[in-house]
Amino acid sequence: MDPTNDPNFTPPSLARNIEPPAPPSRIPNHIPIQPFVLADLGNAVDAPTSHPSKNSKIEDGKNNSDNYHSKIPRKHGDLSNSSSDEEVNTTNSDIQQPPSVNVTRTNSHNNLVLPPTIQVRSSQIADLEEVPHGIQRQAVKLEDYHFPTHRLATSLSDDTKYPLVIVACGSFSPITYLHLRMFEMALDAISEQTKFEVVAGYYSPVSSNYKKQGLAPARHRVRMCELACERTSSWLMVDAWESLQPKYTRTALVLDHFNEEINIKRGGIVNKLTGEKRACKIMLLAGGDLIESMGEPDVWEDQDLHHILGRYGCLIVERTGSDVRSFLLSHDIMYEHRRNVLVIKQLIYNDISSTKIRLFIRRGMSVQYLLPNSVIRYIQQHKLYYDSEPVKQVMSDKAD
Ligand SMILES: Nc1ncnc2c1ncn2[C@@H]1O[C@H](COP(=O)(O)OP(=O)(O)OP(=O)(O)O)[C@@H](O)[C@H]1O
Ligand SMILES: NC(=O)c1ccc[n+]([C@@H]2O[C@H](COP(=O)(O)O)[C@@H](O)[C@H]2O)c1
Repeated sequence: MDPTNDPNFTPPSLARNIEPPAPPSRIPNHIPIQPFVLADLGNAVDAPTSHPSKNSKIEDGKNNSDNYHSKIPRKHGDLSNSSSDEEVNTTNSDIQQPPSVNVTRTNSHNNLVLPPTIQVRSSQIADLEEVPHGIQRQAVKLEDYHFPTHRLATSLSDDTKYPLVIVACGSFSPITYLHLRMFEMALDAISEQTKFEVVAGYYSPVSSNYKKQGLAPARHRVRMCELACERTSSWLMVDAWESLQPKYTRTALVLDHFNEEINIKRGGIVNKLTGEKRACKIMLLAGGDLIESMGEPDVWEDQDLHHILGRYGCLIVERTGSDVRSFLLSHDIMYEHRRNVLVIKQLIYNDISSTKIRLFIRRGMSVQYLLPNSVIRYIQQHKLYYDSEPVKQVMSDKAD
């Protein structure tokens, strides 16, 4: 018989002849705890630098993080001028228009997809791909360019928090589900570990002047990012400014552009309680490999790294094969700005690579479930990446 089933059984820890554990008062409490710098980020991530305009002054001393609040940047209904059937800046004639159908995005998603009892965030309804709403278009010429704000929250939903915009710079050739997941991982990390509220997320595809193998023309990469954002997310946007520049633009300057558009031109994000505008923190979202490139000679200028990490900040998604935390400890500039860097652990590893996607396409292999269907269709229609070899028919020929 199992002795623990005996009604007179005494657990070993309560047996009289065993010395009881030391009472709490005997635990020395004066030994300083050495915090692990990267694990200690939480609320310590630097607040944004204050905006020059008077009314965007940052208020201090508010209870900033104790109350849990929704991680959803905002409800669909709160989106200002959300993308609709109206297409804007449609000067690129070789890009097909989605059919115009009268669907109210906001409610159609919730009503059609979600029974009211299911607690799923409205921003995370993944299967928007077949909803034939229009796609918010970016200009294809610099002179027609407007900064996209259709999903930028106009105010904070939690006034105790500080606004944050996440910017991902990269090739996105093509954009994949990993690139989309990076933002969701960042959103979770920011909501759970910091005093910030994410008010928008932007992709900034690099221009065609960036000499990297496998780079499709910028207008295609921007368009694929737009399809991915508008068809699979309710809060992500694409900014074509960097891609439209006549020359390659360093990442530090790209972040300056976001700062100018959001904080200087628009004065930040409104605090509903006071009516004041708060300066919005802007952070670069990057994978571990990109961060490690910061340690390679002649890739990044030191002054740019100070600018990016000191003035803005970085959200780093760990990547298989890169030891980000050790790298941060070893890199002087990174270490100096460690309080402005948040490392995001991938709890479900995703290592989808654009390079492999391009290879699969060249070899006629399926890429389905690695990137959004609308992006696969776009690649097929524009015969991208497969160097005259036919792409395996993974999707119907139906145009977007
Ligand atoms: N598997 C991954 N894990 C974490 N971050 C990633 C991963 N793949 C890409 N990223 C990040 O996504 C961003 C955009 O990546 P980018 O398109 O420039 O390169 P890539 O995805 O590695 O594509 P390529 O294969 O063409 O080099 C970068 O910050 C990069 O570090
Ligand atoms: N000095 C710089 O500003 C610098 C250097 C290397 C990469 N980057 C940026 O990083 C992103 C990804 O680059 P890779 O695809 O080469 O990893 C791109 O947006 C690129 O512009 C910037």
